[in-house]
Amino acid sequence: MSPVLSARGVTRSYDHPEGAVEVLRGVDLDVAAGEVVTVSGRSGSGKSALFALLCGFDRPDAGTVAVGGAPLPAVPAWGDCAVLPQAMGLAHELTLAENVALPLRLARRTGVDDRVAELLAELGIGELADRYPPEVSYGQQQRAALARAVAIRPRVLLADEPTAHLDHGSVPAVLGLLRRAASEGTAVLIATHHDLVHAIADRRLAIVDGRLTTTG
Ligand SMILES: Nc1ncnc2c1ncn2[C@@H]1O[C@H](COP(=O)(O)OP(=O)(O)OP(=O)(O)O)[C@@H](O)[C@H]1O
Repeated sequence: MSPVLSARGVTRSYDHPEGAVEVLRGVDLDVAAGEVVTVSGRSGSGKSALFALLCGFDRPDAGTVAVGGAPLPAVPAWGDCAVLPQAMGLAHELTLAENVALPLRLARRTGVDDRVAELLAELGIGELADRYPPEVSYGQQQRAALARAVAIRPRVLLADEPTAHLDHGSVPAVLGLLRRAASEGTAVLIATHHDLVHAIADRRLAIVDGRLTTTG
């Protein structure tokens, strides 16, 4: 099967006062529709930097990234590449329900209210639908940001540490949602340090010395 998300030779350096640091040194990656791939790596190894390149937010110094064979614009359509960033990025002037609905409304989808209610309930935050992000916990914000990312059934989902703020009781619903997104055709890439997340992966990768290697 041809990959939905692919990267070849992706290289990225950052300038610091002490000199340029090459964080990614030729990353190659393919993720197919329906596949869950996890990426581990020590703190600072470049997981978030890689995700910013894969969704088009950042540009590599060298190499290529493509979704469905084409490069992404700097602001990709949610339906092409949806992101759960580490910082969550919810709009604070919108309620949780409005945040989750936003990609669907931008894409003029139908059945928005039902889809939003279903996702929030599945993640155990249905009763918080009308609250604003600062009025809920980080773990609740993280689940809302995940619901926003999967709502549109994107071609690619990039989830950066999706369980970072969660208590143990909330993890199974999040893992179930990620796995279901894949079963509905999304190519799912997850950065994580969490063994329970690696356990749902079809393939496990790690960033070592700026490159991706297979770990299991
Ligand atoms: N915009 C930037 N400007 C300068 N340096 C950056 C920038 N983005 C990332 N870096 C550097 O690149 C390296 C990788 O950072 P990144 O956030 O990708 O790590 P990570 O693997 O996601 O870490 P963690 O597990 O702690 O989240 C770090 O040394 C960081 O300082």
